[in-house]
Order: sequence, then C-alpha cells, then structure tokens
Amino acid sequence: METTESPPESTAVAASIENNTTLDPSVSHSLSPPKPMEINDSTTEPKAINDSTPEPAPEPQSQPETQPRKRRRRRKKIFTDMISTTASRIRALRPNPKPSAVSAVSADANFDDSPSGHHRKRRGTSDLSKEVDIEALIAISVGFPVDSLTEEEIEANVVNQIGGAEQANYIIVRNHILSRWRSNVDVWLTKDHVLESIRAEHKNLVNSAYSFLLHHGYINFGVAPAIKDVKSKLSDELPKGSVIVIGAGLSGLVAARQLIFLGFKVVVLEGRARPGGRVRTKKMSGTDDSVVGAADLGGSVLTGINGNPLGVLARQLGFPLHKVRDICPLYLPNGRMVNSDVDSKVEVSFNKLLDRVCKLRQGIMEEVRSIDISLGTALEAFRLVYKVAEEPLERMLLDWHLANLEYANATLMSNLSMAFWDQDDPYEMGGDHCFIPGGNERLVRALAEDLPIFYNCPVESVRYGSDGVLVYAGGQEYRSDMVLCTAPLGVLKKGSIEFVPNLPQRKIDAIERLGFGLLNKVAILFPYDFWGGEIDTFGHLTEDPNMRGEFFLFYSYSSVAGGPLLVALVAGEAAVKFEKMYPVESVNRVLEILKGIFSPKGIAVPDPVQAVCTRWGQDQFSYGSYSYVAIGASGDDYDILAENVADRLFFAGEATNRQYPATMHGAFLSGMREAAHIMRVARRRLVSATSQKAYYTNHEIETNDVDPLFETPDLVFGSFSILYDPLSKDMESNALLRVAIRSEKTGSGSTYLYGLIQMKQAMELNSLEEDVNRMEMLTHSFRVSLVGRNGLCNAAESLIGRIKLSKSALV
Ligand SMILES: Cc1cc2nc3c(=O)[nH]c(=O)nc-3n(C[C@H](O)[C@H](O)[C@H](O)COP(=O)(O)OP(=O)(O)OC[C@H]3O[C@@H](n4cnc5c(N)ncnc54)[C@H](O)[C@@H]3O)c2cc1C
Repeated sequence: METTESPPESTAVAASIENNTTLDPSVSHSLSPPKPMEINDSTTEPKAINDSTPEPAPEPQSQPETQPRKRRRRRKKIFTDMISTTASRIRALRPNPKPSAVSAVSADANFDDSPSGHHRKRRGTSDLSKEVDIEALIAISVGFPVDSLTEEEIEANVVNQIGGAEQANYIIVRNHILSRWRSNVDVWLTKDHVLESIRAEHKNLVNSAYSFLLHHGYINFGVAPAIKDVKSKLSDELPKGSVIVIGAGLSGLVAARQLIFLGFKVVVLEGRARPGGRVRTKKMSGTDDSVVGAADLGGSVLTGINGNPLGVLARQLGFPLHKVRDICPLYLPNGRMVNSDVDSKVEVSFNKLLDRVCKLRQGIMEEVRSIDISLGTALEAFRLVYKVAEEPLERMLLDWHLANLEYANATLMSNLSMAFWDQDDPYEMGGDHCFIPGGNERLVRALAEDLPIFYNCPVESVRYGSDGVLVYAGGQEYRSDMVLCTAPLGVLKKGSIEFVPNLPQRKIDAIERLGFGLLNKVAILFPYDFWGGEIDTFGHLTEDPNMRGEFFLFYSYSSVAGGPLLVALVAGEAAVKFEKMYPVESVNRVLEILKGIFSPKGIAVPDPVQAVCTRWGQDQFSYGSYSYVAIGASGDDYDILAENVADRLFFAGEATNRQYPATMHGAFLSGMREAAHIMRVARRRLVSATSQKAYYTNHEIETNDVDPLFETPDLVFGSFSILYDPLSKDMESNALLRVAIRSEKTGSGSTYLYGLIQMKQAMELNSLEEDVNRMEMLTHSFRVSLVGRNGLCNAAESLIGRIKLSKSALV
C-alpha cells in the first residue's frame, strides 16, 4: 500500500507524510508538474552487453585489487595453473573418432562441438586444454571450486569416492555440462545432447553430473519459453509432497518454481500485495505522462555479471543489460569537482588502511579467536597512527569512502565486524556491474507468472511437528508437509512470525548476532536530463562526518529508466535519521545539493516531476534493507540461518547465503539451494518409510526359501537384485525383484523386501543412478509396493516355482 499525496500548489516543501501508515517502503510525492521544456536528448542507448550471444567466459586474469566507487570488495582468485593440470583428462572423456577418421591428432582429442553433431571438428591438445580451461572458468564463475566438489555435490553423492580419478573426471564433465547449457540458455539441454560430446563409457558420470545440476537448478532453469514448456511437462509426474513458501521475494519465487518442477505441490503466501519483496520498481510519471521513468527502490545493480543467474534470466527474456560505467566524479560541498590527485591519494590511503586492518586481524585471529571489534574502530586507530587524511579535504574524501563502505554493508562502520565483515569477498561474482533497463521488477514478473501466490496474506504463526506443518495467515489455516520461510532477517529479528515449537536456540542466537542494516533512496524524475547522459554515477562530499552517507552517491538511470531519473543514496547514520525526516524536506535537500553542483556550471536544476523516498526500516515486511556481519557474528551465522529445523521447516533468502549475502543473486541461489534440500529430505523420508515397513513386515520371518535363489541373480544394481522368468524372454514377462534395506532397528545388516515387476521395468530401474531414484520410480511410476516374503502374490509364487525348478535343473 502506498500513500500518494496530491502536489502542493506552489512549492514542493508543503508535501507531508503520514507516519507509519505505509505498508510499502516507498512514499511517492508528485511535486510540481513539469514545465513545458525541450527534452535533452543526450541520453545514451543502453549498451547491450548481454544479448543473444553466448555468455562470455570470464577473464582468467584477476581484476585490479581496488574498484573505486563500487562496493569495495577484493577479487576472487582464479587458479589458472591448477585448471590446466586437469586438461589432459578431457581427452579420456571425449568420444572416440569415427573409424573412418584418420588423423595425426590423437584419437582422444576428438570433440564434437556442435549440439546437433553435424559439424565434427578435430581438435588439437592445446585447443582442448584451452576449452577445458574455459569450461572450468565458467564453472568457477557459477561458484564451483576448480579442483574439488562443493558440499552440495558431496551430499548428493555425485561420485563413489571423494578425491580420486573419478572425482577429477566428474568435475570435467560437470563443467562441460554447465558451460554447454550456459552457451545457449534458451533451450533445454538433454542428457543425450551431453552424451554426444562425452564418451559412452563415462555415461555414469554424465548421469550423475546432469542429475545434480538439473535438480540443484544450475542448468535448465529460468523463464525461456522452451525451458518453461519442458519443465511443466516433467513436473506433474512425481508427486513428492507439499510445501508452503512464505514470501514471494526472489528467493521464494525461485524456490517455488523449482519445487513445482521437482514434483511438489506448492503454495506461496505473501504479506504484500505484490511479488518481489525487496526488489521493487516504481513507475514514475508526471500528471500528463509526458515524462516517465522506472526507479528501482530496492535491489538495483547486478553486482557482477559473470555466472550471475539474474543475467541468465535477462538473456532468456531478451533484456539487454547496461554496464554501470566506472567514471564517478566527486563534488565538494561548494559544488567544485575534487582534484583528481587528492582523490587518488586518499583512495590509495584508504585501501592501505583496509589492508592493514586485514593483516592485523590475521594476527589477532591466530592468537585469540574470540576477539572482535568494529571495523570503524580499527580503521580510525590506524588512521591516527599513520596520520592519514589529516587535512579537512582529505578527511572529507576519506569519509566519502567510508560512506561507500557503509552503503555496501547497509550499516555504520561502528557496527561492522572487523574480523568477518568481508567474509564473502572470495566468492564475489566477477564481471561488470549492470542495470536491467526498465527495472528488476521485469525479472520478478516473469518469475511470478503462473505461480500459486496468495497476496495480502501475512503469515502469523508456523506450527511444525513430525506429521507436517500448520501455517496461520490472514485468518486461514494452511497445511503442508514442509514450509520454506523466506521472510527477511529483519522480520525474523522482530519476531513477527511465531514458530511453535520455538526455533532452536542456536538459530535464535544467529538471528540475533547477524546484522540487518539500512540503506534508503530518493528517486527523482526530472522533466529532462540536466546532468548529462555520459556518466552513471557521481558523488557528493559532506563536511559533517556523522552525515557522510547523506546523498553521498547519485545514480543516473537516464540510460535505463526510460526517462530522466536520478537516485540519491542515503547510507550509514544518515539512513536512520532519514526515516524520521519529512520526504519533502529530504527532496529539497537533494535539490540543494544538485543546485550546488550544477548551478556554478550555468546549468539550471529544474523542478522535479515526481519524487519518492524509501522507508525500508519501517517496512513491516523487511524492517531494514539487507544483512551484514555485525561485531561478534561470522559467516557461520549465515549457515546456521540456512539450517532446516526438524526436516519440516526450511529457510532461504539473502541472509541464509554465506557466499552471496545481501544481494539479489544470493537470494536467487538460496531459493534453488533450498528446493534441492527439500527434495533430498523428501526422498530420505520415502526411503526411511519403506525401510520401516520392511522391518515390521519381515522381522518375524524365520526361514526364507527365496533368498538362496538370489545367490545367482540375473541382474544386480545398487540394493536391487532381479531374477527373470526362466521360461520367457518377453520384455513384459514377470521378474522377481529383491531390495536390500539397511535397517538400523534390526541391527543385523540388511532386511529384504520383494516385488513383482516386468523385465523391461527391471531394465529401466537399472538405467537409473542411485537407489533413491529407483525407489521413486518403483513406487510412483510403476506403483509397485514392496512386501515381505509372505506377502507375495500368486503370480510371484508361481514365478518362484519356475525359478526353483530351473535352478535345480542346473545343479
Ligand atoms: C535499498 C536496497 C538496495 C539494494 N541494492 C541491491 C543491489 O544493488 N544489488 C543487489 O544484488 N542487491 C541489492 N539489495 C538486496 C536485494 O534486494 C535483496 O538481497 C533481495 O532482493 C532479497 O530477496 P529475498 O527473497 O531474500 O527477500 P525479500 O525480497 O525481502 O522477500 C521476502 C518476502 O517475504 C515477504 N514476507 C515478509 N514477512 C512475511 C510474512 N510474515 N508473511 C508473508 N510474507 C512475508 C516479504 O513481503 C517479501 O516479499 C538491495 C536491497 C535494498 C533494500
């Protein structure tokens, strides 16, 4: 809900806000109507860096250490030398040459690079090596380590043995599948397609890697028509249970889509009247719609495009991305531009201070692990010791950099943990920072399409137990097997949702320890672009250090908003004070600053067409902007927030993502992660239910005439053994199935269950990887119930008779 006030007659200052009456963070104020004037046509076309061309491989060289004006983060290291040591392996994985293809190049070096297989090329070793390197780089950009498995992969048992040759080959196959799909994200990549470029004897690795990447949402995800089409066809085949998703932000939307694909019944309960949560694009316009613009009031910049799943969505939807240009002039309070020498000098000093703090903390952490102080305190101490920025101008510049850090972390320097504030740096997405023209809500709309979302449905209470979950929202009761809570950390801190029983103490402590900070924005639509379209950002210095975050950075959205739009950021202490100010007062303050910068250049600042001030701290569905590592907290707390409770209650959202917190892509990836997690738990529950049934049906049987027959089975895979009908070769003839179930209750190794299936079904089971998949196919697709020896039907008994006869004849 949004409060919009009619514009005052003469001046913008008269507008006011109804305090605390807004459910939505933004309060929009139509100020004075636009005066007739010519539209300055200097806006540049958005630079399409991500159109239909395949995603470029990330640059192997690491980027410069510092990224002025951006959120300062250290760059991820890319171990190119380690990558190339794996290159030789690829030769053993590629298909053999056709017998007719005679070449001086090693047969192993053949590689079919076309999806259709029509254009076979012969590759030299160095080509292949380069290709493997590129595939590895793409995998790294998506978040996979270069020479080891992720925890998710280990949990999914992608290889039989950790660390051996099988693992090394698996990694190459996994990287190949990933980059294959990333080269054309508009189509559904099939396993057969992958097998065209991997030798048949490695089919098991392809099965394993393909199934992992598919179920964990690393391939074939998104909103391309072909992907949605195949997903909807596959989705309803295997009902796995039901899940209520709390929240229709990025994490909730992504999880809901993936869960539906994985076969769950899903309902999304959203407190607001719209999807997107902290991604919100506000359409702004004047009274006559002659000027319009789209302002992202929440998440706006895709911070690193390499491997970014939101970049994939943009490609699928055909949205060209606009690279945020690095040029960012800084202006003094008197409107003059900061001298570039002083600017660079202070920036270098600032980065040195940060590096010194990093070295100091290494020493401290080795000595006493529990000590933590604020990053602000540590930096100030070093500043005094090294006499940095003692001149007023330098001090102002340093404060500007500190404000930039306070923006990146959405909190004051005095709240940030010196020890762990940047714990996510090594994982940072590489590549350009980008905007999506028209705003990020375009992605949200595509993700929300066709999902069962109940809006205006704030969840009040969640009761969970061994039988399932009850959710109370908007006077209604909802039941499901599991719940995925994506409510922001601010909401969890506030205790707006009651959990019965209480959340585990360890989670409650992590919720308290982690910080949830504040960043606010003022978006102003002007009648024309008076600041010039060739830059995307400019900064403004403030004399009062306590207010250094007040409108310290301006984003120009002229290139992407569809109109002349400026967004001023309010960070640190100023962001907190800002929420108590009247919006008109804030807008006037922004205008004053703009006039101070542009009037001396002879450029008049026109009256705004419309202005919007955010209030993320008062928003009852977020109570802040995004998470940060507060003093005393650490990266572990993100993991604890992500832990499920009793296999019934699951958590996603940016504050559950240790590697990518506080970001839109972090939220996206956490949704995918939890969908896969829920799937794993549902499968485990299925297997354990079957094994309990096995115990109760079987443990009274003393003698078993069937097991000796299985000493020489016709087919064995995993825990499954098969005996065929000795009198028939028909694929539809009956076969006797025995499944070994490990039962902890019996304490005596395996218990056996039996079933009657067809010979062709036995083949189909054999073609699957992992017993959980086979069990699923058996129960859901073939609808076969396993029974104890005494529960077998007449047809099975007569088959057993025939098998006994034929085996005795062989003796
Ligand atoms: C001002 C601002 C600027 C940002 N800038 C950037 C940026 O430039 N780049 C970037 O990558 N990220 C940025 N972010 C962060 C990014 O927007 C978030 O990390 C991300 O959108 C969070 O998604 P989520 O799904 O975790 O949570 P949310 O989007 O908050 O989704 C949670 C959902 O739960 C709903 N909900 C809450 N309580 C209840 C309840 N009781 N019952 C039912 N529903 C409930 C909420 O309404 C919401 O829809 C910014 C955020 C803000 C606020």
